[in-house]
Amino acid sequence: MNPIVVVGEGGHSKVIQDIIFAVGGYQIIAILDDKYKDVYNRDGVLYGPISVVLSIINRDRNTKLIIAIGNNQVRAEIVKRIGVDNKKFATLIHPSAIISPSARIGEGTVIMPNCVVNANAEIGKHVIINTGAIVEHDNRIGDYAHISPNATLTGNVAVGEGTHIGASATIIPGIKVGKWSVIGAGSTVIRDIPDFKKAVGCPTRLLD
Ligand SMILES: CC(=O)SCCNC(=O)CCNC(=O)[C@H](O)C(C)(C)COP(=O)(O)OP(=O)(O)OC[C@H]1O[C@@H](n2cnc3c(N)ncnc32)[C@H](O)[C@@H]1OP(=O)(O)O
Repeated sequence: MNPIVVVGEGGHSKVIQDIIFAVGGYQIIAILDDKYKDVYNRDGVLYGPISVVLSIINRDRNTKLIIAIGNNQVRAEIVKRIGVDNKKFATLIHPSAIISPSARIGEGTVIMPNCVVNANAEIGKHVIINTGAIVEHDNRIGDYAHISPNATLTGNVAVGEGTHIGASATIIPGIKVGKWSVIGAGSTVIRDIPDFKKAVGCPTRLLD
């Protein structure tokens, strides 16, 4: 069993822990969250603040790490704060997901149950592909993005770093969504979306 440390203990973390169990081959040795002030051991698992992460992962060079925090900005900040090599991060793919052999998926990324990632898709680091999302052929998904449950990214879509695609949103082929933008739940994107924007509706309109 490979040791793994889970950072974050909110709702998203519960789902990640289920995925770790479903994937198999990992043993959760620590769950770290800044709601804890001190480190304590419960049933063989360490609980404590994120500041102790290096002391735990440095005990065994096989130890992997996953940032189980749904907020893209916070996830990115914590990855930078911890500052370890990306190779230390696990890539977690639920066994029910269907992943093309030609897809490329970065470290720290989680692919949840019933997702499909098709041919030549490239998914960055610390990305969340949430339950039942479809990432079609030739997509490019930037680091720290979140593709919410049931979203459909058709062929040749590009999603920038840190962008959040809301639940059940649809993006038509060839569209580019910029970085650190948000697409509302249930929206349909038919035109490119700039960086740092919110867009909602069918078809989308920009907020602000
Ligand atoms: C497992 C999980 O839970 S994964 C998490 C998945 N989460 C999601 O999918 C959430 C996605 N978030 C949303 O859809 C949010 O509504 C956001 C981020 C797009 C907008 O949030 P806010 O900035 O708070 O916008 P606010 O609620 O003030 O609405 C602003 C306007 O946009 C409209 N609007 C907001 N969201 C949507 C939407 N999804 N579709 C259509 N219109 C919308 C509002 O009706 C309002 O319109 P008005 O100005 O004409 O009255």
